[in-house]
Amino acid sequence: MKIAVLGTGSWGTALVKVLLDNGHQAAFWGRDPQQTEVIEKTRHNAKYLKGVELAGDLEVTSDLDSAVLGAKVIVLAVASQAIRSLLSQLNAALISEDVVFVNVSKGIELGTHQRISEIVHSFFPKHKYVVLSGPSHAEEVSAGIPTTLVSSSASRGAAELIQDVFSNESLRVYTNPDVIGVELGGALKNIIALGAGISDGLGFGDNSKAALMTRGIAEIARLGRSLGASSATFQGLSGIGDLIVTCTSLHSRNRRFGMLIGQGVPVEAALKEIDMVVEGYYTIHSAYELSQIKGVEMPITRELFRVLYEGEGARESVKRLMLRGKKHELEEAAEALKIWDLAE
Ligand SMILES: NC(=O)c1ccc[n+]([C@@H]2O[C@H](COP(=O)([O-])OP(=O)(O)OC[C@H]3O[C@@H](n4cnc5c(N)ncnc54)[C@H](O)[C@@H]3O)[C@@H](O)[C@H]2O)c1
Ligand SMILES: O=P(O)(O)OC[C@H](O)CO
Repeated sequence: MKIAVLGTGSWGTALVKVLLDNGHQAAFWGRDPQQTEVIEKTRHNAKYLKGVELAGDLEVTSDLDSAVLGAKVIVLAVASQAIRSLLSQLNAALISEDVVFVNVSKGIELGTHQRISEIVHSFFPKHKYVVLSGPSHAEEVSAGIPTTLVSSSASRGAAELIQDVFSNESLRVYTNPDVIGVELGGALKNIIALGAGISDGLGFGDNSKAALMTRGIAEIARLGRSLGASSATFQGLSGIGDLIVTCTSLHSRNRRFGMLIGQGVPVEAALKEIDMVVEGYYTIHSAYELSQIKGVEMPITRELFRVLYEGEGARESVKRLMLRGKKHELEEAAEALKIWDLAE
């Protein structure tokens, strides 16, 4: 089967390798013709994923028409803020109605607050859509390190097709019908990973990071539920699973960016130093606005918004988080308090 992967960053490269290893024909599109020419010649993408060979039936191109022509699956692997402009450049006449769109980027659009499924649907309302997400760093997937993903779609057939296309002995793919939950889990965990990086950069320890991860998934699920996601999805691979890997891995750009911020590096300089997409920086903006619109409490997100967009000091933000009004741990506090009342 011909599969087009649009986006020659590190994740696109790792996924092309999986597809080639699984025996598919792959078309790999990037916007920079100089870069695609080098990848075509060398079969390596040295800037984004060093040392990974792309062997197999591969076309590397900067021509979008040629990439999607005859493809049965189109994988969107560019930074999430670029998805709309990429979709606007696709020639719809070349994409038949049975083509499945697969999104692997993790973000929420600035301004519109749309998830990627909503953006894809606005361009291609009749096509099936799958989000493929979960705890997966490109460096490890391309090295064949055992990894798990979630293929989520409103269509069971499409979710299972993508499960089949990507599965192999080192990549196990589960299915899940909760597209909203899978998309939000992948996007919102980057906020908490960025916070975990700041915590490390400030010299805090494991206790602080465990607190951020646990209270982080609580506020992610709170916003998710208000947007129609299922709570259970946030306990799965695309929720807590991806949160754990991103908050703890040295591969994570979000965490590394956060560490620089915690060490006092200004935002622009830190973005430049990472030199790859730091999705969490943009998602904090979208999620903070969404939380205001929905009236959902997201204390960690709010403090990160203050640090990154309003120039507040990270230590002052931590102090504010620690000294907030005292709370009961569980969302179902009223129920828990009833248990105490009955006992007394
Ligand atoms: N790297 C990983 O391990 C990993 C794993 C899972 C998901 N993701 C997600 O995949 C997405 C891509 O991440 P990445 O790691 O490949 O990022 P990257 O920084 O390595 O590459 C981003 C790619 O997007 C392209 N791009 C940016 N703006 C564009 C535009 N306007 N038009 C066309 N192309 C554009 C860049 O040229 C580059 O090829 C992100 O949403 C990320 O969260 C990454
Ligand atoms: O490197 P990051 O922080 O963008 O994270 C990459 C993936 O989302 C991890 O699953």
